[in-house]
Amino acid sequence: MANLNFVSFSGTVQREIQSDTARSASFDEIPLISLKAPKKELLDQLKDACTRVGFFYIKDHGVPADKIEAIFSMAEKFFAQEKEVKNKINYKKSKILRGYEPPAEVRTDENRKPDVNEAFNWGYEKELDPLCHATEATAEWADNPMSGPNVWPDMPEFKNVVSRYYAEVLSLARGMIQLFAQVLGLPLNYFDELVSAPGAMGRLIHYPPQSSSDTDALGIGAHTDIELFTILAPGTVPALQILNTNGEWIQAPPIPGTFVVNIGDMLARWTNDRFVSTVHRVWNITGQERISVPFFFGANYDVTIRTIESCLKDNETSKYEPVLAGDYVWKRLSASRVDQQELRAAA
Ligand SMILES: O=C(O)CCC(=O)C(=O)O
Ligand SMILES: [Fe+2]
Repeated sequence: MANLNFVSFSGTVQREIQSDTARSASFDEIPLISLKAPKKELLDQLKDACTRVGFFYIKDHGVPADKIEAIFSMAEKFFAQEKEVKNKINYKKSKILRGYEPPAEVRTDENRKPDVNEAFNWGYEKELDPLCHATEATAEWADNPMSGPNVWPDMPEFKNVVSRYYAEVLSLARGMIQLFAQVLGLPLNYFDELVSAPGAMGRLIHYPPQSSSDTDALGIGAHTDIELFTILAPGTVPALQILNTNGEWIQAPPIPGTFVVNIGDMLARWTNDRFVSTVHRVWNITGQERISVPFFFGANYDVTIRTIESCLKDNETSKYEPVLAGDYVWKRLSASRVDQQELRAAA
């Protein structure tokens, strides 16, 4: 037994873990759900996955394979460039963490060195949202610390390829949240207005191979995700691990044709922990380069996340204070950057 410390929305959390190595998972530990399953079956499976595990695979998700392949090959090209070229759009030049993040900028696991991955970060802009164009929906979150423009590398087609993928997962996420509303016994459209111009960030992440004896730093240290939920295109290289309720690390290898979906802290908070936000990490000891593309879906930044009334059973009280989505995301994200350690205590 050993202790693991990580930062969550309740501050630094300590968990007992049985061993630092991961075992393979049995089938029901991380469910695989077809979005084309009959409605009742689908909602039952999602309910089980969201309330018991917090992680599941989805298939029949409707995102075309060519758009997924295109973003992975663009990511490969981006990361293959010289450091100096990538650093032209270093994220520190953006007030809202958009752009290129070199290795060792983020510390997720308190007990280890900063994460070894490098990444490209982008976020929501109306221009990238087909629905927003169609309905001319507006959301004024200009005052919010997380709103602002993206920065793009000077690479042909990069912005187009990334935007096309983003538009697909954005509409998948809006469909998923309607399913989650129904799982929670709410009207299908309960969240729609609250995600009309959502805090929805994408990342391209590159994990260099690491030796299994080098445990000082991981690809991404143990953490929970910040937003409502994450839709992850995990690429082809297995390295993602999930901490189960017994304190065992279990492997979540890629399954062709699927995305990995996991509940994040914002949705756990909104549902008073009926939906669970599960600790996970990435440790790439395969000997191969790994690329993954997570998409983090959150509420509009001007939405107040206050426990959904129907998630409180008789006499149950809310565990969490209301928070403004944008402020909360900003605090959590900036606190994880290694040069902003003083913010950690406040996160
Ligand atoms: O790369 C992965 O498989 C997971 C990435 C992740 O956990 C994150 O970016 O929050
Ligand atoms: Fe994560």
